[in-house]
Amino acid sequence: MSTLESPQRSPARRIDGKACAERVLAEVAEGVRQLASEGVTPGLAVVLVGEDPASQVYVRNKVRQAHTVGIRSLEHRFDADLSQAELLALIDRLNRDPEVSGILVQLPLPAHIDEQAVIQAIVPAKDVDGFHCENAGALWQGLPALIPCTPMGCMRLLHETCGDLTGKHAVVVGRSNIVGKPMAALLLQANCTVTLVHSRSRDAAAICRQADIMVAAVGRPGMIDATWLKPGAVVIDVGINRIEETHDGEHRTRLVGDVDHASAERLVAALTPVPGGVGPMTIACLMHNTLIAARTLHRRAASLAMA
Ligand SMILES: Nc1nc(=O)c2c([nH]1)NC[C@@H]1CN(c3ccc(C(=O)N[C@@H](CCC(=O)O)C(=O)O)cc3)C=[N+]21
Repeated sequence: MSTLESPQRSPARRIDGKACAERVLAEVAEGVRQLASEGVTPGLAVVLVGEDPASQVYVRNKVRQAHTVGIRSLEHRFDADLSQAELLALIDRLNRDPEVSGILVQLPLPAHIDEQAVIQAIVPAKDVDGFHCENAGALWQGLPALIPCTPMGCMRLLHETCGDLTGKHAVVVGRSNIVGKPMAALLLQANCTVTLVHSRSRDAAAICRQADIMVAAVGRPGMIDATWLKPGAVVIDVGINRIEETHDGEHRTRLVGDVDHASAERLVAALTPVPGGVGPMTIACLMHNTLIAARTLHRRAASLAMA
């Protein structure tokens, strides 16, 4: 490669999400052991409606990880024709079940079910996704809250990569309630200057080129290439896109992020891979949230018993 084509930069550091997730899971396992000594076992209820094959894989992974850290997990699977009323009745039961510390309803739900109605029906104390508006509001106000797992995982990766984030310009691409918005709140709390870029932004690439920290969460395979990035930036790729490919006459699906890694790699300081980046962190943080929820519910019950 000639020096004319690319600046003299060593290739980007690959941020190892799998290794970081293992560290988070080890901490959670320790926390679960401590709680067990007080007679409490955290329980995670995972609700899956319909047959989406990708969702099946995630749910299986979540259940497996839960068991490895000592969390009891209860799977509730239904056909896609489950009614909203039936789902809300289940949520109501799980809300009141003392064995259940966390409730995760796998999204997306079938079109006939109102996702917001279901999310807001979960008691905030068991909302381990952090999607309930009470948790979302508490996060923006800096109050104790259950924090969405993917943004929490991204923050952990950023802190391990950069240390203190104070004063850095962080650009989040994507404004979903699940990733973009809570990500912006967490970066703000970490003293970054935060910009949210989205599909209606003017000069999106030019704004992104100012980012010391770039978080890509748009769901468009390879959209963010080197022309969107500042040399030396730290890049978190949240995208998990399954693309169909024909390779040597063989048809298969491949997992790619929102960042064009071949192009970005030569320019940036550090980059999360897909797979093996944010994905494993999301699951590890779900276990963290389940532990936190179990501990909070237990403390609350104990102090009520004292009163
Ligand atoms: N209520 C709810 N909460 C969620 O957190 C939630 C959801 N619904 N719906 C679907 C998305 C997606 N999601 C992933 C988690 C881990 C990986 C993951 O571990 N990915 C592996 C690869 C897995 C593979 O090969 O497919 C990786 O990136 O290394 C991926 C995707 C959680 N989601």
